Amino acid sequence: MTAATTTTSTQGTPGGAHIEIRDLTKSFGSFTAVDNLSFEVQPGRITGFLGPNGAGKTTTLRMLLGLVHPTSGTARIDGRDYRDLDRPLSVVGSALEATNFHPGRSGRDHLRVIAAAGGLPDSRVDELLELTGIPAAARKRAGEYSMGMRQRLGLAAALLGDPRVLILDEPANGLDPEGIRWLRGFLRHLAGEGKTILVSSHLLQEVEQTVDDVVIIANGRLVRSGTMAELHGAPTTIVRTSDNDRLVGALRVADVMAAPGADGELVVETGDKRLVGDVALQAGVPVWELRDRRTDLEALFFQLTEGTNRNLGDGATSLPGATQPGATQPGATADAPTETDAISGREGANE
Ligand SMILES: Nc1ncnc2c1ncn2[C@@H]1O[C@H](COP(=O)(O)OP(=O)(O)OP(=O)(O)O)[C@@H](O)[C@H]1O
Repeated sequence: MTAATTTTSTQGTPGGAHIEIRDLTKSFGSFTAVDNLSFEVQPGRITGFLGPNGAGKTTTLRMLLGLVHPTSGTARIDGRDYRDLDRPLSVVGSALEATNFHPGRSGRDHLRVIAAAGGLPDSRVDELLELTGIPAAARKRAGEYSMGMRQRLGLAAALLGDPRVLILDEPANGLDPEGIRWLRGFLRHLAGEGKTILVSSHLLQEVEQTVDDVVIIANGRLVRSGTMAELHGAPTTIVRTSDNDRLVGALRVADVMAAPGADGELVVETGDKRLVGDVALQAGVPVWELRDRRTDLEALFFQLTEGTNRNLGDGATSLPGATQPGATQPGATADAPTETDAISGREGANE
């Protein structure tokens, strides 16, 4: 696959730009949408920004893009607030919504308007239409686009200025399996160029094959961050045998710990299946099953964020030990004063 080439920026370190969220809080009246949130996003990596509906992902991204003023804290790209970036198009590209295209305007014309505003040539538009796989649709009116095509057009718009940072809100929404696979490869290529990529999703499973790092929030607060490998935990092996005690003893001699798991299986604290098989053979214990133990990411995500979907209103419950100062109680959304985006007229921003 070909992809946009990276130009050298005049700001920060060439090629790489960090995102830094520090003690970020956003309150709408007495409702705390984002609550003292801190995390970093590294260049050359794809970071999944995860949380259930209403967790505060979009509000955080909008603060990062200067569309919403933080109540306190900072959200910086390459060490600066968005409004202080000299040439924002070349530093950060974003696709926050896949629906806000003028329905009567073609995809190509939509991109040409953005390109003209940023002083970019029309050739860049055609390049991006090609890269995002929608050149044929370019002359169609955006109102006739499928959700998947709108996602690709949004991505093309975000990449017009060849930014070093890419911020995408739920980019896999509306994509079919082939589209999701394409997106994965495309983002991987861009990360390989050194771009800093932040992708929000409300499903860990949806992005588990795409992202390197994760930041998980619930009720506007950080509940977990780290690499995908850390989230998966230390590798372990499941083994089934006729004589667990004998195998546990033999493994202990080999300095490998094992403990009984569910349904008579043994959980062995190593990912080295060959070692487990060899030890079992030497101990004369038949092996009936030998496999990696995979972390159930869906269960883990649910455990971390259980009952915190604030969009559901009454009935949702807070995380244990994560009560929200400032009256961020379940169901508070219904009473939260709504601020309207002065630019777009849409709810969800206040600047
Ligand atoms: N302008 C606003 N005025 C009042 N409340 C708001 C405003 N914008 C967002 N909220 C509330 O803040 C909470 C966080 O919303 P946000 O859109 O950031 O969540 P999200 O994690 O992106 O959710 P989703 O996955 O559903 O998009 C929600 O309860 C939402 O209703």
